[in-house]
Amino acid sequence: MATIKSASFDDSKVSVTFSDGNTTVYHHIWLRDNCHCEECFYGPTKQRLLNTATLDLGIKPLTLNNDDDTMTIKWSQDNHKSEYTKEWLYLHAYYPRLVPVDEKLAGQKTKLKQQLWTVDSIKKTMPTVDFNQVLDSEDALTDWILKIWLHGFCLIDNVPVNPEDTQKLVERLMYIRPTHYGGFWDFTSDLAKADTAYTNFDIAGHTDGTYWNDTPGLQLFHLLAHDGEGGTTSLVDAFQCAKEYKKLYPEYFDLLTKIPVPAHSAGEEMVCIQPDIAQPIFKLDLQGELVQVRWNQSDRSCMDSWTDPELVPKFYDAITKWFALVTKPENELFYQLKPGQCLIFDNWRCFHSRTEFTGKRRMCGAYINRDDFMSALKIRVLGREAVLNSI
Ligand SMILES: C[N+](C)(C)CCCC[C@H](N)C(=O)O
Ligand SMILES: O=C(O)CCC(=O)C(=O)O
Repeated sequence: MATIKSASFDDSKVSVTFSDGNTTVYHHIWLRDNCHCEECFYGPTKQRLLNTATLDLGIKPLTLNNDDDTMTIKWSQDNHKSEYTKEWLYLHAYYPRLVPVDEKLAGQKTKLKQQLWTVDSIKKTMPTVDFNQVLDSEDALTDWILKIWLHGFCLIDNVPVNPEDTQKLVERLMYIRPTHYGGFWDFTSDLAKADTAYTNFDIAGHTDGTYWNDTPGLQLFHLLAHDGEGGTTSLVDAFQCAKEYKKLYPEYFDLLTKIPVPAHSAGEEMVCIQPDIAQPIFKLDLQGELVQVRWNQSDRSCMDSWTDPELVPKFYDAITKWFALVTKPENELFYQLKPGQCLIFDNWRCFHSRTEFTGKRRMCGAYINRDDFMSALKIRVLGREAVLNSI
């Protein structure tokens, strides 16, 4: 770890040079805002106590000292004293950054790099864990969480064939997200809820909840019983497909990151869920990285709001090409669920489907929030210390 070689200040900024030769600057007001003394920051809850609005915008150091490890500033306002460690200064440097954004978690974020798959690459080694191990061991739980993240899905073997143990399995991972379908669902083709999931129809590959502002992060299924034919599941790594799509049709990829696609859930008499802001099919972060694919043709609403109506035929061409790609045999993995084996998947990344079926079929399962899952993933895989350092 580089140490602090020197530190100085002018009217608006502090400049720090580290022993590795890097120099970076920090605005006075920014440094003061990030003071972690007991008066400004409550350690037990990791929350700011300081009311930033009370700071003098022209605040500057009265004195500034440093040794190899720490920089100490006495401020012009209230003679307040702040200390900054070399680790903290280096990690949070922004002008310029010294640590790339995605390595901010103490360089560990590479451990979380998703492993995209095609049918060929995944079918040999389907990510799988064991129910009893996951319930009994913290390491097995961490392994399960990481597998879900890396591959976008995971199978769980040896699950007792009943809803109670299935619910226990979900809750071992995280509390369940209640929705208008209920909390833990136990469903069949009786239209108990007015959605095609509660029929025996074929349902093409999709992500659930395109009509929520906050799409459920994970979905777990357990096929408890089926005495007929059909009802096969498929999975698609939509991130892998998006990567290929971007290569094949860069303009269409761009288009589908921009065109908002409205959606609804409106089957129930007293329900009409629609997002406040319609979202595009490919949702990017501010660095342009794909964070979510939202895709459900059945739940798409009428698209009658176009900034440029000339985009209409392009949109249809773009989604037709996308559909062709995600249903290619090398991308769509058909898999027969069976009692005793659960499937959990990342609903921001993987599509699931179900073929038409005959007979009586009983499924149970639940949703988990994305934020809660990401929290568990980071804490368990990267460790609390690295995660806290990054905030
Ligand atoms: C999972 N569960 C059976 C409760 C509901 C399924 C809802 C499927 C829906 N058309 C959507 O995309 O959200
Ligand atoms: O019945 C199934 O296998 C899955 C139904 C479905 O696609 C869903 O619930 O989202």
